[in-house]
Amino acid sequence: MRDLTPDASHRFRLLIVDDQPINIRVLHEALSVDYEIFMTTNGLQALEICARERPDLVLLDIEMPDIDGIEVCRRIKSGEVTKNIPVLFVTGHTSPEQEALGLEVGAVDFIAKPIHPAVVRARVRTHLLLKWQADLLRRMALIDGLTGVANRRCFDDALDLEWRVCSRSGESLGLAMIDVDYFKRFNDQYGHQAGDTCLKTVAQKLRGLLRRPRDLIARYGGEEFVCMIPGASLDALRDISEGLRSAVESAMIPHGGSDCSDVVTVSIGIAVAYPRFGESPDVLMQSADRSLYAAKQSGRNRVLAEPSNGTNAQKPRL
Ligand SMILES: Nc1nc2c(ncn2[C@@H]2O[C@H](COP(=O)(O)OP(=O)(O)OP(=O)(O)O)[C@@H](O)[C@H]2O)c(=O)[nH]1
Repeated sequence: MRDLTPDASHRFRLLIVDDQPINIRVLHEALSVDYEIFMTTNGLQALEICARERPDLVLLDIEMPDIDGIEVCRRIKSGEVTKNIPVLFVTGHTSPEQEALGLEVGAVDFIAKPIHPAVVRARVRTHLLLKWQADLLRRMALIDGLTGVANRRCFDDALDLEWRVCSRSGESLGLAMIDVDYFKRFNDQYGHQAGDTCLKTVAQKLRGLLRRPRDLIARYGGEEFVCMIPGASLDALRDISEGLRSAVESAMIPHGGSDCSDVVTVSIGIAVAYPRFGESPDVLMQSADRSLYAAKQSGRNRVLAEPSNGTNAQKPRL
């Protein structure tokens, strides 16, 4: 069972927001030994820091001159990249109405001013632990347990997202479907556990070759992986895929049951679409899948694109 507490070296980052510098100083004194602290007296700047630095928790004053704490919290909670940051209000006015409003806009807790350092430290510790565990769960839900690369759910979400992004930007979207050759025979000959180890090595080799933040390798199922490369032309995708194929081959995992090599190899089917002109992510997946089938049929351990893909993908119709 995985340990559900962060290790001691993990340094959490907090943002303190209060229009009175003296209040910031008091909180800073209470917390700076244990945490890295960002500070601001201004609500708009607080939003910028949240988006840029992604702190683990925000300690937020309610009454501030430009935009008040309630509005800052509302915007943190509605921002795609900031919505999971817990907000703790630190305020001198805790009427039940205000508390209800604060919780309604997404705050996790209230601390009354004047603050008591030991109470602040205890509450902050509790909420940081909860945030850390929630982050862990979110990560685990998107990662394949065996190989550590993205899982199919993560890939499906990323494909939908990139399809929309590329549709707006006019970029192409490249997909490579990757399948281990004669993997059933590998399991039969070396055992299921050796098969698992083989899949882990293949995943590591594939992941090691990706260079850009938007590139993604995922385990699509069984012994099948998928690689997504936004912005790739068919030629670029062919080069990248050839690199993936060669990386697996050069891992030199013996495979006595393979008819195409002495070592474990992969077949790769590639396809490129221009989402601005293309039909749907499903059509792109089907095209990559047909390419994979062709790669298997024509001898395995190779990269192939179905002929029609090359024509369409390189010349989008306007
Ligand atoms: N060890 C292990 N084996 C798996 C896992 N997931 C799927 N497999 C096995 O992968 C094998 C896939 O076999 P097939 O789909 O017949 O394909 P193949 O033997 O690779 O043949 P080709 O794809 O035609 O080259 C099956 O025997 C599955 O049991 C896994 O997580 N671990």
